[in-house]
Amino acid sequence: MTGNHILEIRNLTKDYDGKVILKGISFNVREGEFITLLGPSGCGKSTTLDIIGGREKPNGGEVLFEGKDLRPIPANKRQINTIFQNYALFPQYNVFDNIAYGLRIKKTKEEIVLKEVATFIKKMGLEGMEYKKVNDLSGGQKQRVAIARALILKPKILLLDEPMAALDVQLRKKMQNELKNLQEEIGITFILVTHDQEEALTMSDRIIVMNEGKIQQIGAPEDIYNEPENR
Ligand SMILES: Nc1ncnc2c1ncn2[C@@H]1O[C@H](COP(=O)(O)OP(=O)(O)OP(=O)(O)O)[C@@H](O)[C@H]1O
Repeated sequence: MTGNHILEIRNLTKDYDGKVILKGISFNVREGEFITLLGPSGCGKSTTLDIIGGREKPNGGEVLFEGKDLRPIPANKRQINTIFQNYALFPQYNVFDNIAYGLRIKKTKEEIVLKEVATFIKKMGLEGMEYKKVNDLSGGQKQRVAIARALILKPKILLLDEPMAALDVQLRKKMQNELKNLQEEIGITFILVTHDQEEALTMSDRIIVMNEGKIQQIGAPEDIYNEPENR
C-alpha cells in the first residue's frame, strides 16, 4: 500500500424515481487497499459500486480517480472492472474464450491473447479446464474464471459485488482466503460489497459501514469490531 488515494468519493447522492438512495456518501480509497462496503440489503452499497464502475450516474457529488473526475469517462474506458454475484460469464463460451473476451474486444493480437490467457489459467489454477463450458464448472471454478476475465484487462481497481453470496459456507471460506491472497499477491485495489460481517472483518484493510444511504463508520476491522457504532 503506497498511501496515495486512488479514488476519492465526495458527497455522492442518488435517487431512483424520487426515492433517495444515497444521501451524501464520502470516502477515500488508498492504492492497493482492500476496502469493504458493509451494510444491510437496500442500504445503497451496490448503487455506490455502480457509480464507481460507470453503470449508474450520481445525481450529485464527485468521483475522482487518480485525482481526475471520472464522471465523463464511460464504463468501458475506466481502469476499473467488476465481478458480480452471478459472475455474468458467457454460458455459450468455454473457459478460455470467457477469459479471452476482453482482450479480443480490444482487438489484441491473438498471439498475445493466447499467452495472457495461459498465464491467468495457470494463476487461477484452471489448467485442464480451458475447453469446458462454464456451466459445467463448480461455483468456485466459475468465480476463478470471472476473476481471471476481469484481471486480464489489468484494471487498477477491482469491484466485487457480493461475489461469494451464492456459495455454500465451506466454499465461501475457501474463496475468501483465495481472494485475499490473490489481492495481496497482485497488489491492486479491491472494493468489496457484502452484507456479511464476518466476511468484511476477515478480508478488509478497512470497512465502510453503510445504513440507509449514509456512512455510519469507517475503520479497520479491529476498530469496527471493538467499537461498533451500531449493531
Ligand atoms: N435501477 C434501479 N431503479 C430503481 N431502484 C433501484 C435501482 N437500483 C437499485 N434500486 C433501489 O435502490 C435501493 C438500494 O439498492 P442497492 O442495490 O444499492 O442496495 P444494496 O445495499 O446493494 O443492497 P443489496 O445487497 O440488496 O443489493 C434499493 O431499494 C433498490 O430497490
